[in-house]
Amino acid sequence: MKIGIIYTSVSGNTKELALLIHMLFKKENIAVHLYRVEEFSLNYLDEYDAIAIGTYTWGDGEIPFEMEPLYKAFEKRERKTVVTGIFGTGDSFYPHYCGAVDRFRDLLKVNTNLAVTLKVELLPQIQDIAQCEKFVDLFIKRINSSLKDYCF
Ligand SMILES: Cc1cc2nc3c(=O)[nH]c(=O)nc-3n(C[C@H](O)[C@H](O)[C@H](O)COP(=O)(O)O)c2cc1C
Repeated sequence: MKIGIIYTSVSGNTKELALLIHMLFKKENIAVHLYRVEEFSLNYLDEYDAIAIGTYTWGDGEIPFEMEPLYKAFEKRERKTVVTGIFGTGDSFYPHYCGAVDRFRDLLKVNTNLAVTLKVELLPQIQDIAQCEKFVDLFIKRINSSLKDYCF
């Protein structure tokens, strides 16, 4: 079982969220590879059984340009067996709060086995930890149930 977190971050908010989620997986004794999107080769995407994606939102509710190749890769392939989760940070000052998370969610819901979505306002705070734990818990539960589905 290969699990990855792929994230992007400019000012550090989404990086903190990705690190927190990564740490919570470790706490559950689940090995997860953590990558900034620039470090991740899309050639290896199909090797992963489960992927969590982390993104901030840019422009008017848009996906950051560096996440577009990843978005397009999921647009091209339908992989209903891969478990996914999408998380991100945004600023509710903007009309389309965490719009990039919504856009990934809509795509992953159709083309993958989307388990969970999480939006956090700017830098994660102590009160966000419970939601992050829930993200990890639901993600792991979905992996476990998908393993049962594919074990004949
Ligand atoms: C030019 C610009 C446009 C933004 N547009 C949005 C937006 O449409 N929706 C939103 O929720 N946040 C928006 N944000 C806020 C960022 O997504 C937010 O600050 C995020 O936490 C940054 O993540 P990072 O620290 O990981 O780079 C925008 C920020 C900037 C600078």
